[in-house]
Amino acid sequence: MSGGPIEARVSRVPRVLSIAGSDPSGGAGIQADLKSIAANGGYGMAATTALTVQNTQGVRGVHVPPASFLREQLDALSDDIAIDAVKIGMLATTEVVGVVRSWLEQVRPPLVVLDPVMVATSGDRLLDAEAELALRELVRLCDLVTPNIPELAIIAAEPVVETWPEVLAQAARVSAAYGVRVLAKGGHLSGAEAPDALVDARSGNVPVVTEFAGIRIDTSNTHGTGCSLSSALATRIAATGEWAAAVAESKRWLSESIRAGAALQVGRRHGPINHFAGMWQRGGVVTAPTPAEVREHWWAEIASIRAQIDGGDFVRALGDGSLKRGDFVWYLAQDALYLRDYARALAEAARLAPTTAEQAFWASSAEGCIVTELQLHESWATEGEVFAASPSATTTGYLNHLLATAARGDYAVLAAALLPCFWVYHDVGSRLHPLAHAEHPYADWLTTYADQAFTDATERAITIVTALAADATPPVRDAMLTAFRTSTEHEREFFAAAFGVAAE
Ligand SMILES: Nc1ncnc2c1ncn2[C@@H]1O[C@H](COP(=O)(O)OP(=O)(O)O)[C@@H](O)[C@H]1O
Ligand SMILES: Cc1ncc(COP(=O)(O)O)c(N)n1
Repeated sequence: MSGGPIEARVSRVPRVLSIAGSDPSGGAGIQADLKSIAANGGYGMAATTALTVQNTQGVRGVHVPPASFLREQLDALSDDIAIDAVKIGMLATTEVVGVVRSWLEQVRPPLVVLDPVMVATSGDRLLDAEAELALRELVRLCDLVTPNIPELAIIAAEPVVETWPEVLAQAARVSAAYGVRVLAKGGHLSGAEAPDALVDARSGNVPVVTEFAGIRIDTSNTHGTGCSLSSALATRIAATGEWAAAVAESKRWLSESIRAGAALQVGRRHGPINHFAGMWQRGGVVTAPTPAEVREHWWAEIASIRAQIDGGDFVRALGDGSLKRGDFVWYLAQDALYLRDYARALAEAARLAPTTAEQAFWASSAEGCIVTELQLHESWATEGEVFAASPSATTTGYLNHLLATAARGDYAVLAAALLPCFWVYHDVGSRLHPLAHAEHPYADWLTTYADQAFTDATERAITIVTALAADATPPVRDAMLTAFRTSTEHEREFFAAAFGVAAE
């Protein structure tokens, strides 16, 4: 109201209060306002001036609760919440206008937009005739007033005009007389156009007129357009302080919402607009998990495979030391063969990574595989020629899965496929490690996978992959989980294949 510090406002979610009537059919009034505020990026609140009995065909009744009750609602809000913008709609009676007026004078919200609702689209009165004078005085306290053509004439105390140039001239007179910006609306014109214009003649000089062209949409879904537009404006102006841009964006949003209204199939006469049509089309209604939720979900998804790994002969015998040395050496040989190509898949993840931090992680993991792990295995290679072995069918199967995933070139899916080799291995290692003791034949090996560096690398891999999954589209997230589960199955087979290969 007061031309407060709106221009200086930084972009954040504006807290926008609608002071308006209730339309139980959801197309106009506070119901439309709350939808509009949300659709345009604000946090909506609503203090109800009046309850209407209404559908798309008309208003059957109006109940106005005591004006003191409205005042209590308004005080409860301003006592607690910093309000960035107020949108005012249906006020019903002189008494209600008076309450809103005194509250505005006391609280002085930084932005006040008044939609001077007088008559509904259906033709029903929503403001007592004798309240018009009080409403006109309220206009002076506002930053922006958004009258339709008949409402503009009443505020101007002039006859209703019929052409767009006359509308602009009348809006300029209102702007100068009341010291308020006027959004002149052309919805009630006849013809193919539905223009609007921001008219500012507050300085008393030549009015500044910014026009916003619009094509008239052939539809009967115009119930609540005025409510919706004024709420969108309050929200967008509060967010940016850029008046012309806010009007342009609000009008574009309104047009797409009007266009999508008919498809809602609400009511038989003046149906509502679809406030969320654009959002639903561009953003959908699908939810996304957090990385922590992905982590929990994926780990649970492979629970039965993990149980099969833990309960398998190989891991059990490795843990209790009863594993035949030949089996173990065969396993190490296959693991060495595996790691050479696993390192190539890691290198491909490094190539695809979008950030240098992730690139470095995958690249150093690749190096770690080649250097550290091969060294470990070579230290076990006293059995010599087994390390010249060729990959088993199981090893080849796992590697084909990884290299095919790498070749498809989707970074997120590849990262998911690479993860079980960290996560499952670390998990198994953390249970095997405590079983190591001085006489354990595989003590060296058991300690390797529980060391801190591998723990850190595993956490980092989980962090990267779960963040990618949280950000992914649902189909990519599904593909990631499939790749992750498939790799886990290959881990199980890899262990299983090594049991009982050695000659007695
Ligand atoms: N059929 C339509 N096609 C496109 N825009 C429309 C249509 N009807 C109304 N509008 C737009 O809706 C907003 C409100 O319109 P208007 O009918 O003038 O006010 P009110 O709803 O207060 O009577 C304006 O931006 C106007 O241009
Ligand atoms: C509670 C309430 N407030 C306002 C309107 C005006 O809406 P319209 O945009 O259809 O003129 C309405 N019909 N009902």
